[in-house]
Amino acid sequence: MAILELDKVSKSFGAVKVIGDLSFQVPDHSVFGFIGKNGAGKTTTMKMILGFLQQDSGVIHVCGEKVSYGNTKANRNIGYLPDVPEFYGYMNPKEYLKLCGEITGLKKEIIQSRTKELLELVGLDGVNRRIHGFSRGMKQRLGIAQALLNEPKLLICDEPTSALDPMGRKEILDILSLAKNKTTILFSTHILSDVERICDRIGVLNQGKLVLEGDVSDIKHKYRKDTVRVEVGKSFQPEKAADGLRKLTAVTNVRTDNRIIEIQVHNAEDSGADILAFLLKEAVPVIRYEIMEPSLENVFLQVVV
Ligand SMILES: Nc1ncnc2c1ncn2[C@@H]1O[C@H](COP(=O)(O)OP(=O)(O)OP(=O)(O)O)[C@@H](O)[C@H]1O
Repeated sequence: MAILELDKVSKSFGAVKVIGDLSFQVPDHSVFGFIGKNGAGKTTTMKMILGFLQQDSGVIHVCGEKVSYGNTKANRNIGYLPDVPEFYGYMNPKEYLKLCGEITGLKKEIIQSRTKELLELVGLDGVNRRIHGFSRGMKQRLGIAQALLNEPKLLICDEPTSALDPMGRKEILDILSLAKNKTTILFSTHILSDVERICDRIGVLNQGKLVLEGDVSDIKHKYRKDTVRVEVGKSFQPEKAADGLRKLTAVTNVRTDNRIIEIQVHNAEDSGADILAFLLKEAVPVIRYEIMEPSLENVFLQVVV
């Protein structure tokens, strides 16, 4: 079942069309990476899903319920982490989650048990300091705990890792991976390595249009350009082997750089024997031979111009 469905959603600000006929679905218990450059329209889309902004046309459903602007009914199924979460800085994490729980009408015992569980999940249990002294990473982690307090079916995170250092990013990604067991996650970002680490599916937004959508491994497979990378010994000039390699029928392109020969082929596995036979015949001193993994970075560059 799809937890989130957008059907031909469009939005303009004045004369500028920011989102055009956007349709996609996010299946239950998946982590959906919503990818796009700055200004692609990710935040605008998320605000429409939350009913904070009105689309000009199209329909949005969350857990089968139609989202309507200004009516936050569908929001009871959503936890939202904005790009810069705001807190009452004079409170500590426990006090803050208690306040959030009370505002949303949770029972005292539920607030206590969920606060304990969520502060453990985000690594803030036992932290009794006031929030105003927290690092960005700690604030993002508390933001995730707050967003999960009502056990939402859909967790929406707007660029949760963008402003963090590598350690802070890893912590957030680890928490989201764990949260995946309990909820469905829509996660916007322009950091493709983060997407590769935790997302099952992606949607690539470019100038308000979805230019690519699907399962991460299917997409990588479909867009893969088979490349064999050969590292040669110091004594050898890679260019010496390049011309001969270019003549092999399986090879479509050869690039050399310092001690590296990059060989593009139709199928890296099928061409392996021919390439290795050639390298052996020419007595090329091979230090390393590897088939390059296709990366989302390459896919992104192919679909976004
Ligand atoms: N309230 C608004 N009025 C006019 N233009 C807006 C408004 N909100 C967003 N825009 C424009 O819509 C486009 C998409 O913005 P949006 O914030 O959705 O992009 P984004 O993909 O989230 O980018 P970023 O990663 O920079 O946040 C941008 O050109 C932005 O300037």
